[in-house]
Amino acid sequence: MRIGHGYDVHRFQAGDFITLGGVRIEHTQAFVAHSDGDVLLHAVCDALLGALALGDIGRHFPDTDPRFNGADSRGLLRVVMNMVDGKGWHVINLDCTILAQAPKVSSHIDLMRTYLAQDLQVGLEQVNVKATTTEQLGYIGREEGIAAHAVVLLGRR
Ligand SMILES: Nc1ccn([C@@H]2O[C@H](COP(=O)(O)O)[C@@H](O)[C@H]2O)c(=O)n1
Ligand SMILES: C[C@@]1(CO)OP(=O)(O)OP(=O)(O)OC[C@H]1O
Repeated sequence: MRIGHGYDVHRFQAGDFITLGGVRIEHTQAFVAHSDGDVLLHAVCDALLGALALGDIGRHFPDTDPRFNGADSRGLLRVVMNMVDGKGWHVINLDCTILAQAPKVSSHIDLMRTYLAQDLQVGLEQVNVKATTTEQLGYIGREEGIAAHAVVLLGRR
């Protein structure tokens, strides 16, 4: 078995929606990013890459490459999953935490899990997504950005 951890942060700018776990969420701000800024999916990509000692998302999808300008992070995740599959591994389970003072995401979590389960080729019961505020502390508490952690366990096919 292999375990991997991923962590990502994206800063806010003026805007009217964010994409989180592949779900469009109306909000009073938007992410600063080269791609769609999906901080949760970036953390998941890094966890998968980390489990197989394949570096990180920036190594595979450089933020200087115009091909990834505005990229759908579900597409990036599927590319990473092809690497996982190609090396003979499968996902046993994924657990994630979104750190966000706002917006509230609980009503979107089921759809995030559905998308993650599809992209990781696993059942819903193998994917958990949870959220916490930081009780108004720090940059997240000041609503300057959002962070996400992901931990994944892989098994041999
Ligand atoms: N952006 C967020 C943050 C939290 N939640 C949900 O609220 C619950 C309470 O959060 P605390 O930070 O006060 O522990 C948390 O368990 C989440 O279910 C959310 O939906 N969106
Ligand atoms: C996803 C990539 C690729 O366009 O860009 P960003 O959306 O800026 O995201 P980040 O997590 O800062 O780094 C990984 C990047 O290479």
